[in-house]
Amino acid sequence: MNINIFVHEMPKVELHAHLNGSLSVNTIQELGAKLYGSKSEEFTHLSEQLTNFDNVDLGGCFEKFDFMHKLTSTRRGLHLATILAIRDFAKDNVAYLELRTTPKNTEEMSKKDYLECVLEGIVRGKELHNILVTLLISIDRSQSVAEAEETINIIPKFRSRYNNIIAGIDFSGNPNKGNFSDFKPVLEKAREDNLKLSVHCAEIHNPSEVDEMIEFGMDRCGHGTFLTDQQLHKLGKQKVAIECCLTSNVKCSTVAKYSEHHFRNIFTSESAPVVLCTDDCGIFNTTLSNEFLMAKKYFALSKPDMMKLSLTAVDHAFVSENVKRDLRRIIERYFDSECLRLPC
Ligand SMILES: CNc1ncnc2c1ncn2[C@@H]1O[C@H](COP(=O)(O)O)[C@@H](O)[C@H]1O
Ligand SMILES: [Zn+2]
Repeated sequence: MNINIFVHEMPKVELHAHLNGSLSVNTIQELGAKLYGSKSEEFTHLSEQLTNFDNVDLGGCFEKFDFMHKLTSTRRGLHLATILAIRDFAKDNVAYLELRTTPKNTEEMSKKDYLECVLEGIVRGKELHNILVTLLISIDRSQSVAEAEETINIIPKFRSRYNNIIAGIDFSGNPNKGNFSDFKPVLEKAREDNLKLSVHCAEIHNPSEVDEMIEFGMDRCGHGTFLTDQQLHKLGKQKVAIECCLTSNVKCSTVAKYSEHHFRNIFTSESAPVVLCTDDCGIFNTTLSNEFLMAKKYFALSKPDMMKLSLTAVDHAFVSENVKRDLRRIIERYFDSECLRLPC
């Protein structure tokens, strides 16, 4: 079987996907057509700008979310975007998706309305596309601590009704803005509420902040690009999985090229658990299948390696042991002995 088809059909687990970064250009245009009527020239031009990464650095990447945030500033736009993003992951044979998004006050919605709209979109997206989906609620480090507190304080209202969907907290946002230490009290409160925590950590070079994040503790590490060997060793001992986003890092220029990505060192040295993720598959014009194909191309992944990566993602998913057991079964059935014998 052609490796592209094999990887596309492979049941996958996505642990790091931001909602407003995860709509492909085609899906954005589909959403735009639904929201604004037939595809206007101006809208089509704007959506094509999203994936234009000529000389874009990390800061430039964050400007691209502004366009998406306008699209999802209404209940209808946000609800549709949530369902369409879930559909796109299901079309890529993602069996389990941990979606993350930053509740926002917009003209039409409070943070509470935003969160409820996304949760309802996830319920509908799961039904329509036969995929398991949970939600990490994002704290944006470029906003105020008061904003973060407001977000954490609305979560309890939804825990019972959406208990099997709300899985944890994501600490993200432009790493050149805000200070992790300011957010520790609010993240501590979330931890006391038994919410798991994925931290965008070492996305840029900031060793003292990374030490503080490791000291504070996290359940998973997003990116881990500038982890020192010592910091990586510490996370490995704590069994914290590193969420590697190959294309995201290369397109944001935090990693010069695929072949130099830190994924290779972590995967081959087994210094810490590692998983492949997309981050913002719409903005970076990729899919989780493509991330596996890039890893195969640049790091000579075998089929057993791909199976190992998928099972590691299951191990570090923020779900119950029962769900993990079912996901492992789906993956192991796909990688049956016959297929493992065939070369990639
Ligand atoms: C590229 N690397 C990254 N590093 C850090 N934070 C990122 C990110 N990519 C996305 N986000 C975070 O996710 C938000 C968009 O999705 P939501 O509006 O929450 O659905 C961005 O505003 C940013 O806060
Ligand atoms: Zn991210």
